[in-house]
Amino acid sequence: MDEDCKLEVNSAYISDGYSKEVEIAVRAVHMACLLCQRVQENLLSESSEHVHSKEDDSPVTIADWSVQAIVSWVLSEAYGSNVSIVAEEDVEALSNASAAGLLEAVVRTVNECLADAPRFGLKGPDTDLDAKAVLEAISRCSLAGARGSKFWVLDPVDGTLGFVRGDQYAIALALIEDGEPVLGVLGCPNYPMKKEWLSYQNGYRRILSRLTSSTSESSDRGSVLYARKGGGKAWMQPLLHGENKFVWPNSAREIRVSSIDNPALATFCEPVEKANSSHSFTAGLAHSVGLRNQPLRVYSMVKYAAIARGDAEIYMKFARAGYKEKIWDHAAGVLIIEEAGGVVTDAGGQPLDFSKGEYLEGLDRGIIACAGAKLHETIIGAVDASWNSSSL
Ligand SMILES: Nc1ncnc2c1ncn2[C@@H]1O[C@H](COP(=O)(O)OS(=O)(=O)O)[C@@H](OP(=O)(O)O)[C@H]1O
Ligand SMILES: [Mg+2]
Ligand SMILES: [Mg+2]
Ligand SMILES: [Mg+2]
Repeated sequence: MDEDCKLEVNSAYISDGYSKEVEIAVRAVHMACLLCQRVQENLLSESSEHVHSKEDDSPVTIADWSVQAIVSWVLSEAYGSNVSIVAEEDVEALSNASAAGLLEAVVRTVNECLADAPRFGLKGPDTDLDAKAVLEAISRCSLAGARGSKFWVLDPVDGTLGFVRGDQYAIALALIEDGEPVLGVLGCPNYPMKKEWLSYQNGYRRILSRLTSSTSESSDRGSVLYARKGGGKAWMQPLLHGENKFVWPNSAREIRVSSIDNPALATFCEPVEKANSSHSFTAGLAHSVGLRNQPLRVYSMVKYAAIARGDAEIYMKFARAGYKEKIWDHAAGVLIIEEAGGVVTDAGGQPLDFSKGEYLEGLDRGIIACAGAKLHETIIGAVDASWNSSSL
């Protein structure tokens, strides 16, 4: 049967808890995906000057700030300007006089995106936001909010490196309540509904050109995944696109983790950059448990999406000693995998702790997400067995 035939209209919205939050968050992420697709296309075609380096040398682009502004604006329209949002970006680099051109580009991008709000069933602003309003929306997302009992957490563009390289990236929005993610939405603008698009080796640029050259293929370009806590279900929607082609409400299909529990058949994902996770440690570990497939190295939380969708079975990340993982890099993905039937813990088998501020405090060694409990136990055991002889 064609996959599209299995779509169910809006099933996840019918459920009780957090239904308003799900509606708003999913729509905001769809809008953000559209924004990012436009900016990424421009970046690739113009080799734009709008990629900047932060203090830690990591990249930030007009898409990161613009997505943070629009999600913040949409959430504060829905929940009032006191809504608590914790997000990655700040306005420092945008606020000084030398950044006038950059700020102008962000304001233009934000207004272009908000003008599309009605297509997603949301009300946009009556008049365009000015620079002050955009800066306010971005800076409303303060890290201090991460200690409250209920707050949103946003990574406007996760995998910015993948984004600027024309590859995979994600938009991640979660709601944390009493230290636990209760709602997660992952926008994956370059991860289509059909699995085969993930199995690339030489970057995404080549695939993008294939997609844009064919109308039928270009209709399946990205996806948005979401789940709410306790539902035992996770969902995926196709990205809506095209000038007049889309109509809200969108349809959703239930997703489920893979049933493979034999390491010899399993595929594991890990970050692309060695600097973000030790490839040599995971290679040794993969060998020791009998993983035969090559690792799937993918930028961003698309790795969490791949596990939740059943396209891969294991995700491992072992950052260098001293690096502290941030809550926005994991919250949405963890909940979506759990609700799709998977298991996510640190390497000591403990759940990730979202209650201690902007970092995952107390994280034991690394993060391990698996499609099922059996694989998870195997990997945890293998980490213990090989940790002391590793140089991590
Ligand atoms: N040194 C180091 N170690 C581990 N992790 C780090 C490190 N530096 C940054 N980050 C965070 O990693 C986020 C990107 O993770 P990825 O899994 O996408 O990595 S990779 O780009 O595929 O290598 C990335 O998220 P974004 O900044 O949103 O792209 C960072 O929050
Ligand atoms: Mg990130
Ligand atoms: Mg980011
Ligand atoms: Mg970043």
